[in-house]
Amino acid sequence: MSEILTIAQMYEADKQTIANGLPGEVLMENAGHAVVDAILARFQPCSVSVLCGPGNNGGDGFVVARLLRARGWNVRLGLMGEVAGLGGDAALNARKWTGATERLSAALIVGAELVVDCIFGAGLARDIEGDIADIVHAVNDSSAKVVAVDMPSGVDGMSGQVRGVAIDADVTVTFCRAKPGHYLLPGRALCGERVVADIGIPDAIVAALKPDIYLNTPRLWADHIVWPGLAGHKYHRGHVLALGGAQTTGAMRLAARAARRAGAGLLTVLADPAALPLYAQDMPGVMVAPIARFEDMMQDCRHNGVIIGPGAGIGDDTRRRVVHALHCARACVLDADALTSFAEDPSTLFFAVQGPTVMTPHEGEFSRLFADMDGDKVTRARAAARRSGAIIVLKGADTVVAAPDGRVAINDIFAPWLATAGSGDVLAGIIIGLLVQGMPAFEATSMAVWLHGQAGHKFGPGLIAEDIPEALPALLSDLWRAGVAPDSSPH
Ligand SMILES: NC(=O)C1=CN([C@@H]2O[C@H](COP(=O)(O)OP(=O)(O)OC[C@H]3O[C@@H](n4cnc5c(N)ncnc54)[C@H](OP(=O)(O)O)[C@@H]3O)[C@@H](O)[C@H]2O)[C@@H](O)CC1
Ligand SMILES: Nc1ncnc2c1ncn2[C@@H]1O[C@H](COP(=O)(O)OP(=O)(O)O)[C@@H](O)[C@H]1O
Ligand SMILES: [K+]
Repeated sequence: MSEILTIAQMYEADKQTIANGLPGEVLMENAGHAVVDAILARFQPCSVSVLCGPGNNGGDGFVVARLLRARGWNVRLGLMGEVAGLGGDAALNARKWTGATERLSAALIVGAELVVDCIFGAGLARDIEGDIADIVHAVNDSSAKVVAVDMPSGVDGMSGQVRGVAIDADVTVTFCRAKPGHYLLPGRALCGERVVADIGIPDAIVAALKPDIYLNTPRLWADHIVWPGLAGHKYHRGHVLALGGAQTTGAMRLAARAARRAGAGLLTVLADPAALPLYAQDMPGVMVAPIARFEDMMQDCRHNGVIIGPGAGIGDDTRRRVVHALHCARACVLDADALTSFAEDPSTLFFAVQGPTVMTPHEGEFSRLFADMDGDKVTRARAAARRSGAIIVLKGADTVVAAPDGRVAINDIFAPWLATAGSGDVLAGIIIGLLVQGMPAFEATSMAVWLHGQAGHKFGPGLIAEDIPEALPALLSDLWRAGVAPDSSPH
């Protein structure tokens, strides 16, 4: 599992490992070796400036400087403050450093081909200001390559936010497990390439801390995928009711296609009778019915999932239908207008949640429903999931999925091509398509976000929303062939 540790969990893992008998000095030595390994794998010997802060991040810098110098590299080291001010393992490694310890200043950057940033890591406690801010600017303005140790200095390890100013690194080497700030923007962009190095902290210690933030990869949900069985029929794969708009039909057409590509067995679009031909002509495989039949159709429990929002229109009709769908405790995906319709009265929406429910707000929709929440994306999505009882997908380039039980998955796929109209409608469709097949909500939603991201990443430039559902068969086939399906033999 790709766990992500909070900064507090990281310190705890560190403490317990030391209590278990592995000295902090060894952990720091291992950290320095890991950084040097990453440097040796990427750079030829060159002029290096190691920038050290007053804590253990700086201590790592003394190890890196010593190891590179022992290999014959030309190393300068600058320290913020005095050697006498260092404590613990940092002080110990400062004593082992036989080169000159210069004052940390922008002069160290002049002539450096590689900068190793060990100013602040996990212990960044406030905004960077004054002389240190000037040095950060000098590094960013220089042509030197930059390897950051643990976090680029200035990036908050929990939120990925910049505290004042931050180093813009080419490579960031962190230890044991990544932290949220390595995946949340802008931290993710400032890290450059990310390397997670083992420094000897046992997996059992990490597991005992019960991390509940994960990188969104197939390892998180592949075991929960529901594949069709040998003798399955379409009703085993679920029946989606898609509440389409009367005027804006494109949004639900995109969502419907995505739900079917994701594997939903049947899908009926319910809409104003005047709009039904548009839905029917677009997709021969969908059924259509007048929206007036919605409540009646919900009596049939084979209709096990509802998607509402894309193109729905904001107002009473949408609100009433959302509340009815939620009261029936079927799988529900609420997107776009289904969320905005509750901007004045979000608690009515939250009170109605019963069954597996997924809400897919972008930042604007999120702030309408959860106006009082601030903080980083993980904190806000998690609090929103707790309050609403729904899975929350807080969309963006670093989409976060949060469950009411506290689990969080962060997406880390480069897919800026997804920033195109209709892309969110497709995502909502993929989610309902997976939910009606019986996949648990957090896993289904995380998988949908991953599929959506992969589709964007693989298609690349030129992508329009219509392309995303068409990319699903290849992605699903890869997952299926990866051996998750025990019944996959052709016989
Ligand atoms: N965990 C592990 O397993 C291992 C961790 N290791 C390494 O330890 C690092 C964590 O070390 P750390 O706790 O000493 O914190 P660190 O980032 O050096 O900074 C603290 C110092 O900075 C100061 N300071 C903070 N913000 C400031 C600002 N804006 N402006 C000015 N000053 C500021 C702060 O001052 P104070 O707040 O006390 O006044 C304090 O002096 C971690 O990132 C990793 O590299 C490895 O050795 C291997 C094992
Ligand atoms: N820069 C980006 N990188 C990756 N994904 C992105 C980026 N920008 C937007 N997306 C994704 O595209 C989708 C856009 O959804 P949304 O804002 O609802 O648009 P629409 O309403 O037009 O469908 C979301 O899933 C979002 O995560
Ligand atoms: K750093």
